[in-house]
Amino acid sequence: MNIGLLAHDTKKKLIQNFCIAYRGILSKNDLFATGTTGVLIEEVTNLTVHKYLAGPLGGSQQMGAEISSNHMDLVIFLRDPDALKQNEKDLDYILKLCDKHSIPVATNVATAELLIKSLDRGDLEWREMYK
Ligand SMILES: O=C(CO)COP(=O)(O)O
Repeated sequence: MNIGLLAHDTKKKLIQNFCIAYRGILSKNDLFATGTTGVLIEEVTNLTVHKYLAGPLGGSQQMGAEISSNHMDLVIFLRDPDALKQNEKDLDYILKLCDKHSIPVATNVATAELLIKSLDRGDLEWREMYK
């Protein structure tokens, strides 16, 4: 399965810790991340991450394009509800695209844990039928 990963700056440490904790599951899947998030994940895990550009430089749009193409099976976007970023519209668009294409998406770590365990159980195998 293809997993999209991104996080607001204040949640970058959290996504690193999440990836450390779930390294075993994540390593069985293909990982895609916006630039900075991807570099930070690789720094603390031995996971290989396909990295787009940094979010504000177009990486969030690249991620959005992959969601639109039905390439992502699950998206984990750890958001800071108080963060105001220059590319906020692109990031909101990612959530909109996930809803449009019925892609499972987690915006906080509690839901991310549920989804990743669910993925590991095979609950998302229905996604294979839509490719
Ligand atoms: O823009 C983002 C969140 O603010 C995501 O992109 P980066 O992972 O490159 O920071």
